[in-house]
Amino acid sequence: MKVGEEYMLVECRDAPNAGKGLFATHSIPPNATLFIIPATAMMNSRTLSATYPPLQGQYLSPTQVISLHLLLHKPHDGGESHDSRFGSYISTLPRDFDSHPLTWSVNKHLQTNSNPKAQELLGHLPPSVSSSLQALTARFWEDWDAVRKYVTALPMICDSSSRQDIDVDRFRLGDSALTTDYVWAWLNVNTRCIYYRLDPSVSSPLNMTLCPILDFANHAPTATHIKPVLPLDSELWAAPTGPRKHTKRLGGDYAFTSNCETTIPPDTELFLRYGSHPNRKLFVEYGFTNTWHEGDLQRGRCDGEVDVQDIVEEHFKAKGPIADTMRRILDEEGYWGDWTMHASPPAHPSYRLITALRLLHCKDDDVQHDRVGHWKAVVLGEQAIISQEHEQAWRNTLLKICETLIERANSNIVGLNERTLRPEHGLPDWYEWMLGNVRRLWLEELEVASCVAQSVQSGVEF
Ligand SMILES: C[S@@+](CC[C@H](N)C(=O)[O-])C[C@H]1O[C@@H](n2cnc3c(N)ncnc32)[C@H](O)[C@@H]1O
Repeated sequence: MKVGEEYMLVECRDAPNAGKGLFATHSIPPNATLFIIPATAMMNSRTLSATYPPLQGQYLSPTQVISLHLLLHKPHDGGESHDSRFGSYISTLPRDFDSHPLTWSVNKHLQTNSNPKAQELLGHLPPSVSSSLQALTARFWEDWDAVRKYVTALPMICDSSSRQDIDVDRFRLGDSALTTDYVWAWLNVNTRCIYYRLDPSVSSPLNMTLCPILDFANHAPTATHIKPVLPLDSELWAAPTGPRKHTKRLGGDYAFTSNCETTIPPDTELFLRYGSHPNRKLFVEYGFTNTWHEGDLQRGRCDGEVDVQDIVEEHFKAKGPIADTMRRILDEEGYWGDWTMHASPPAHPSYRLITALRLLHCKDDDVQHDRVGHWKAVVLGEQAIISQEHEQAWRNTLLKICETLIERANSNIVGLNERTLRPEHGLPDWYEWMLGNVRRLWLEELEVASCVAQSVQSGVEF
């Protein structure tokens, strides 16, 4: 297999405002194979399974086992990792995640290592971003608890560590320094793992891996230059007759080809589209947001999305005791939460949000006595609307939601701008950049809400 540098069409270089990135070293013709990563060079639940045996029949999850391995072989300060197997790969990973919101959130909990500027930014996140960050933080603590219990029960795992400062007591106690190291390990997994077929079931949570070289690719919202070549189902299963049996290609070498129809010139940065994620998810999971310019969202040049859960919940609460019944109905029908608004023309609320607002404006007495058949008929598409008055009522509430968002975004943008105008000494080097990301999250709220308000006022039918 040709995996040497001379066969590679890409290399890692500094990328402006994004750490490292993957760049073309030569002209790359359409569909060319960019590089192939051998199965044994990837870190995943299969390549680590021999080192981390199951505990009471239960393996650690892929995130837990990969992050535990990184933790046990974390390089010391500016040095190299001493892991005999994956050390040279681990040494290429980012050395810190100080700018990542999960680091700020865990540090707040630990009440240590807290950078005051990080804590300040944490207090200025839009509510939907804060709640996504809380959910991510909860996932982090769950994994850390599971890893600590695992190592405490199997102390010989510590013997495999290439670090001098690892012992089982540190896992038992979960000291702050080890927890901080685990944040580093966990964030490497969360920001760098990709889909990789290890299990016959396409949607199995086992299907993920850390993959050298590919993991230098930064995200672009529109184009993806890189196409992972997953073995086709027909190649995975050799079962013309008899029971299905998978071949050894499951979990095989991983090839990446150019996804471009034209030749890529040398020195071009190659991007990988991580998914069609809204900015709040990119910010919370990966620590950055897509850049866009004023008016881009309104013109549909890029997606603008706002989650309005907290404001809509306030509207339900304001209904008094009937709110609980409304929530139960929405839960039963699968429409509670995940309420969003979008700037793509014509700017609009999501169908889920419309459905919730329609119930909010049903008569309390009808809700109380389970007489919401007309609302259900609209949900099922059997009837277009409940009545013209009812439509007007929820549209008015939608307008109020937009006004709340606009007011809140404006005051936060003013607050953040004041911070920029008061330059301070000794700021962390990532501060300005993350301040820009947080400002962009608020600007998105402002622009989406303004566009949706315009749609409501001009009578757009959703
Ligand atoms: C898979 S890694 C990509 C390589 C990474 N830039 C590095 O230096 O190793 C994902 C991380 O890269 C950064 N990143 C990716 N795409 C970005 C973008 N479009 N803008 C800014 N940062 C980006 C984020 O920090 C993200 O968590």
